Amino acid sequence: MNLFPISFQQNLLPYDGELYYYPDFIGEDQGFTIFERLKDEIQWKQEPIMIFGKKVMQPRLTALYGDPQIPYGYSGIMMEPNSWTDLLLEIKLKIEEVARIKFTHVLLNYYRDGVDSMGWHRDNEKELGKNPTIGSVSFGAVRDFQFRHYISKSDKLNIPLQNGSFLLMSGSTQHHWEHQLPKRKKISGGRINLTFRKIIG
Ligand SMILES: O=C(O)CCC(=O)C(=O)O
Ligand SMILES: [Fe+2]
Repeated sequence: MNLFPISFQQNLLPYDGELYYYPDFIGEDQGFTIFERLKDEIQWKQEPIMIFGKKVMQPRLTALYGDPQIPYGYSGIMMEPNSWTDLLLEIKLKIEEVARIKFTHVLLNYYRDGVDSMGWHRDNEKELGKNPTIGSVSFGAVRDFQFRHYISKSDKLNIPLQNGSFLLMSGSTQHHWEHQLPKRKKISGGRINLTFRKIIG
């Protein structure tokens, strides 16, 4: 496992934010095992979101786990967190060592196949504070994760997120860069992503 702190890692963004990628963070073998466990153990749901005032089903399954006293809302829906499981706590501890902050919640996304996706957005809800640190762990099928600069739109970055990898977004990234997980219709395998967040409350 790569436990080098942020300071030894190269920032992948050219300007206006920070992005660090640890491809071998958990490793392939353990990655697949964890994928299967999460698929079974997590209380997955397909939730609606509001887009331009309309209720639309999300093209993926989601779940929220975290400190139970703190509710968390995004895209017009409020989610009551489930209590931490042993496995989620184990992963949280691992990434807190690298991120050097304590997370309060994890938002989980299950992309059942390449048709499931997430559109362009920034993780800039008020509850996350001014410059949120977001720790993202990936299991299962490799999917492209893309960034584009919010103003220029032409500055772009594509990272195929490996099974068992860890991606850390921090600094002013959420002000200046949007990210998405586009459809990849030829991919039949599933992917589970965990984004750990700290709610300021
Ligand atoms: O699936 C991913 O890697 C990204 C998830 C994401 O951007 C989010 O949950 O806000
Ligand atoms: Fe996001």
